Amino acid sequence: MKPKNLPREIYNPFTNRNRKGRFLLCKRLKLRPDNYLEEYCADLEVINIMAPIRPAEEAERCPQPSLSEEQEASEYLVARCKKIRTSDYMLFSSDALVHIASDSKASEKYTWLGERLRLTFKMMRSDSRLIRTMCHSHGLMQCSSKNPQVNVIWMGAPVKSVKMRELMPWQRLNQFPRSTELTKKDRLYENIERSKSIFGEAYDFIPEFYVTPRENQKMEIAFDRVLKEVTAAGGELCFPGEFIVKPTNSRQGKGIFFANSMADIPAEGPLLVSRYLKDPYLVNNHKFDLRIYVAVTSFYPLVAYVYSEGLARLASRPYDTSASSADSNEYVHLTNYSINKNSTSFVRNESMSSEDLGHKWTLGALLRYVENEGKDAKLLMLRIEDLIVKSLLSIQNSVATASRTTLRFACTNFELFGFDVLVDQALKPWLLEVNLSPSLACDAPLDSLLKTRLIADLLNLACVPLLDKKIIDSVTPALRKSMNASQDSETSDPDELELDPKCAKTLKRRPVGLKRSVLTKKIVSGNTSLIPNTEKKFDQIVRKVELEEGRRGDFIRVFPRNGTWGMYSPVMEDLGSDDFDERLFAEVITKKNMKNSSEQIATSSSSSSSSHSTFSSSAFSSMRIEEVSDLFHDVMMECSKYPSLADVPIEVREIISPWYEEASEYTKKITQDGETYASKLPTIRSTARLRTKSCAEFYEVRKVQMAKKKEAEAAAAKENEPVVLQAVAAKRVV
Ligand SMILES: Nc1ncnc2c1ncn2[C@@H]1O[C@H](COP(=O)(O)OP(=O)(O)OP(=O)(O)O)[C@@H](O)[C@H]1O
Repeated sequence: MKPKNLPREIYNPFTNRNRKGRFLLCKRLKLRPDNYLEEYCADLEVINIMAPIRPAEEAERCPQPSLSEEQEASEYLVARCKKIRTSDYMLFSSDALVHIASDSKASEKYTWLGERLRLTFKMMRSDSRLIRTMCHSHGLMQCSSKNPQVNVIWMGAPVKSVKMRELMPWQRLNQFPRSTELTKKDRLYENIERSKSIFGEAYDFIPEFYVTPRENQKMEIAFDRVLKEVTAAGGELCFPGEFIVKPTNSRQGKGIFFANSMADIPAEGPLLVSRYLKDPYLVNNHKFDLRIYVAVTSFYPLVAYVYSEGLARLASRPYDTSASSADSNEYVHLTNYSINKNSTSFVRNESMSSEDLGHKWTLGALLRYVENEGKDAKLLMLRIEDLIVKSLLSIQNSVATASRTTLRFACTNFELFGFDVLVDQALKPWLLEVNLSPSLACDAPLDSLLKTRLIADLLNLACVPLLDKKIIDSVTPALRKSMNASQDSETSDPDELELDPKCAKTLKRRPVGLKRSVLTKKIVSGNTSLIPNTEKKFDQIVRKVELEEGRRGDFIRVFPRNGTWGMYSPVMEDLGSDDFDERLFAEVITKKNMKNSSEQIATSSSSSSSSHSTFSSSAFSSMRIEEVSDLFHDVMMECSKYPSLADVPIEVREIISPWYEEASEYTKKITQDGETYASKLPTIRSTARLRTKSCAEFYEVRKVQMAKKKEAEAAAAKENEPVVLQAVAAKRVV
């Protein structure tokens, strides 16, 4: 948690005028103790010996800051250079983007480390400019999509599990196996519905739904029921429809329409037909939805973060459910930016001093609006966090099962999800969908500011190891051999695994900082399996979660945190005897609490009650933990009954009060009055656009293809021109 009374970190990624942020920036990118990687990979000796990065004399050669206006950021980097030996993971900062367009010496401060270690990245089925700019700004070289040996892999579409099996422990991939269970509309709804059938109303946060064509019968009954209900109440069917219909695999509002009867549903599917939420909370009489960014660094045990900055997307025309409305339905009832930007009423937010201008606001601006209306915006955010945690829990079993067979190493995967949430009149949040690769387009100043910080923080959470390519190359054969052996036979004898002689030779040269004891042990014995077993993986995850605490930037960890095990364990599926979630809670939360409060040690008598932790004695004595958990889920779902924190029963309030306090992060401003920000991402100067030969060739070919395509389009437009003109002229004559 950020220290109280300190301003939110405000700095401008495009001017490098770091206003109040220097102290916070250093804090935010806190470095770890010397032996971190050793601890982290204590069991994976092959990584252990790769920990040292950089000879001390090189730190002295590292570019020194000039005493210019950029001094503040430079000081931070000098500190970073000095400490670099103590940091084992790449530190990303949105500040780096300031220099990448100019030939400024200053950019070296950010790029030298990536270049020196020859770190690489590749992008597959994605060409996000933001990711490319961020990686190039930190000296990472872009490789062609075929290169298997890269440090960071950014995928824009689902990855095959066979590819995931090849991941090396130092690689980072922005996806978990089977996360499509969350990001395909029908699967998401079905997973949550399944959890609801097991755990009841705690999972009541998606609208009633049907998937065509397999649920056509049920849907017909639902249409009849709704018609009867409406006519019995003396009303009329809602305009534009009681149900909203979406293709299960489309996005950006494509193919959406409304339905009131079976006759409106086409035979071809699959389609997701869900109940239209006709009473949305309105902002200045406009419907809106929220885009919440969620990062997951582990699914089992679950480790989830919500970004404290997000977006509110407003419909461009006022909300109206009367059939007489002359306005186009899509601009009234759909809030997608991709649709509304085409409306003549759409107002772009080009200003940076204002977060609530036009039809795209920041999450903070929206929450401040809600607060001004006398509503409890922070409780709304706790409910949104709750639905996020439950959505992730609903697919935990699937992802954990797939991960067991797919992921050889812990900590290689992370994922960013975009949760779309609609808020109704009672301030109840409803989950509409979860996006696999949320848009990282930066076409307005707010987008650029928010998303550059988001991606820097996300990559910091991912913990990209700082390992020299030479060392990686030298140990890869041994590791591959070990991986293949374990693939051939799950029970392969680890004693048979030997380091590649070439690798051993490299190791004998002893990379700087390598502990002789480690080296000797490895070379002499050579009898440890290089693939960690489940228990070792768990230990690595525990250490990574501790590491993430110092690198999470503006992400708020929503699971695990104080009280979550007690509240959520009754609505979590049993995933076997590992009990990773409970054990992680005990390691990361209970132990910390015990350390912080010796009083708590005295009061927690049994180990089970201690794992439920943070209960105050008053709440714990009056109610059983299961009862408090039931009450908690009631509070999360029943928004009219508990509209503000003051209405929440004391037993639950005691647990959620720290979360509520932390939720003030969501309501803060991200911009600074009087400050101006770049509206677009910088163009990377050619010398900084590091690419491998094959990647450069690919981009050359693409450039030519794009130019040809443009030419063809222009030619086609020219050809059509007279026809259109003729048509217009003919119309006029008529
Ligand atoms: N059940 C619902 N009730 C009310 N409005 C809804 C409902 N479902 C969707 N909408 C509206 O329709 C819009 C598009 O829905 P949704 O986000 O599910 O589709 P999409 O095409 O996947 O959009 P994208 O992927 O671009 O976010 C939402 O932003 C929301 O305004």
